[in-house]
Amino acid sequence: MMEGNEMTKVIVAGYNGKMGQKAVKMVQQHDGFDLVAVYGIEEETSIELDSSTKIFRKLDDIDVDADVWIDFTVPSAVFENAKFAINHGYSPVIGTTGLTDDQVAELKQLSADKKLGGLIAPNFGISAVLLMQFAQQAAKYMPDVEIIEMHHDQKVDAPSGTALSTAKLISEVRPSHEQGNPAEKETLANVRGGDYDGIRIHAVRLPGLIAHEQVMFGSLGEGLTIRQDTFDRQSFMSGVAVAVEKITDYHELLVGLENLL
Ligand SMILES: NC(=O)C1=CN([C@@H]2O[C@H](COP(=O)(O)OP(=O)(O)OC[C@H]3O[C@@H](n4cnc5c(N)ncnc54)[C@H](OP(=O)(O)O)[C@@H]3O)[C@@H](O)[C@H]2O)C=CC1
Ligand SMILES: O=C(O)C1=N[C@H](C(=O)O)C[C@H](O)C1
Repeated sequence: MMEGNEMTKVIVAGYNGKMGQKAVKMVQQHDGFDLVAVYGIEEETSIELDSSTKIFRKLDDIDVDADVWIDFTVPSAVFENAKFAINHGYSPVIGTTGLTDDQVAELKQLSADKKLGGLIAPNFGISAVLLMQFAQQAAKYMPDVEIIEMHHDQKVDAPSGTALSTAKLISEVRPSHEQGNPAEKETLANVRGGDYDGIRIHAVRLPGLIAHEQVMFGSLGEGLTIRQDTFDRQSFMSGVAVAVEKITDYHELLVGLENLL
């Protein structure tokens, strides 16, 4: 745990990316944070960094004294990054999607062994956190549900981490049952979307979008649609800041921003 007035020393992994750039600015502008290092692969960068911020291009070269590791990289890198962070005593604040359930379980165990706080948040936006909670509540009473997630066309993973988390939360509470017509046949491959425990997930990718999710419930004679829209990536940064402020007070790896709100 950190002492009262100390600055929180932060590393941003994926600092050149769309989210990484926002995270760098947020850390630089926050009175209580000190950006001690950034990590990214690309040599070319237009990001303005103080001379005191070290730049790393290889994971194993990172050797700075830091408290928190913010990760907005890629699904293929995040597991190794998270293990590296925990093994070096950096509390991970992970926004990168794509960790499997097994990987999350391994990271939880590692954090518990090291008694180190950390957070994996599929979405740092309050509208998405609320959407997931409302959707879980609604599914108790309206168990027939489909999820449509819509993102910018540069996104590498589908479904989105938020959509997958929404489906997991819903499947925790809804009575297990067949949804739709058991005799249904797809005449165009995958047209009914992905299937998570009977919940269909549809992923839309289009230029102009940022991040949006719609959860549609249907029952006899009525329907309910819950929707959230991310119009600006800046909206994720208050959640990231709260996580960086609070996570060093914890001694385990948490999943979901709601645990810190
Ligand atoms: N939890 C949340 O609230 C949110 C989560 N996300 C998630 O965050 C992640 C990043 O999204 P976004 O910023 O849009 O993606 P970008 O593609 O814009 O950025 C990803 C960055 O990752 C870096 N990178 C690539 N490979 C590696 C590696 N092996 N090690 C370290 N860094 C690497 C790249 O660095 P370089 O340019 O130097 O090669 C790139 O700048 C995604 O998984 C996305 O789903 C996004 C928004 C919100
Ligand atoms: O890639 C993105 O942009 C986003 N990724 C996260 C996800 O996969 O859920 C969070 C948000 O949807 C934006």
